[in-house]
Amino acid sequence: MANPSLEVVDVAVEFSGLRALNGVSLTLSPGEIVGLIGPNGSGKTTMINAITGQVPLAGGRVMIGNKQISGLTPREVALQGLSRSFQIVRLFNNMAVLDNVEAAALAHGSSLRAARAKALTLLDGFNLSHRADDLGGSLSYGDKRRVEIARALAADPAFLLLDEPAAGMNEAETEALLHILAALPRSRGLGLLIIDHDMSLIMRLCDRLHVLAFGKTIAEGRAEDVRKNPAVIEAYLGSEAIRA
Ligand SMILES: Nc1ncnc2c1ncn2[C@@H]1O[C@H](COP(=O)(O)OP(=O)(O)OP(=O)(O)O)[C@@H](O)[C@H]1O
Repeated sequence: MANPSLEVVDVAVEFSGLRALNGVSLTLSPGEIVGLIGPNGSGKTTMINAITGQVPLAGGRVMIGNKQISGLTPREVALQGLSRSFQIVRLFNNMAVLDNVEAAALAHGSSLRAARAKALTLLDGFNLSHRADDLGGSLSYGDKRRVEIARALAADPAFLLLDEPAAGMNEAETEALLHILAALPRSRGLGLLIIDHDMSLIMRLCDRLHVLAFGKTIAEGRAEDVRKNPAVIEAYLGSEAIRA
């Protein structure tokens, strides 16, 4: 049987009366990359927070196949196979890079030996083996971001949700990240949902796009079609951003 999809169904989130998300539905299947885009404040991060249980839902539900995950704690959601990264990098600065990744694997039930092996493989995949013994805090911003993704992958997730992974990266770092991310769905069979303001990265990486504005879906579909959608162009005020 095929692995189940992540289904976000008619989700609403409110902050003191403000509807940050209003009836948004989205499907993420194993093996695909979906870009979640939209202007500042349109609800993208709230969407990831809603999926991972960081904010409560005011309506709707989140499912993996037939299993409801909305209402679970973030830890319980993670155990159902969802990993995420944050807009602001979360690393243990006083811990070695290898230990940072190993700790994430241990937290998800790997044995000591398996966690070490997994961490070494992940660092290799991110071209970070040479930094394994350095402290997390000593890394460049781009490297910290890559370690954060390696930590998220240490849980062997079925779905990976990345919040602006390329933010603050230079062009070469973004290019390297693009190649690593593009390979993940096939090599690991996972579904990848990615938020980023770098439209060149998004357009080259994603199979499908989901566009939010003011907490609502304004377009979804193939990247090529979405970028020509008048509502999307208007939401971005015809800026260069969507044409990149
Ligand atoms: N914890 C919170 N408390 C109150 N309001 C919030 C909270 N989190 C988000 N919001 C509001 O919800 C709306 C959506 O915010 P969100 O961060 O999801 O947007 P975004 O599309 O990710 O924006 P950006 O691209 O700038 O990161 C905004 O109006 C924001 O101010």
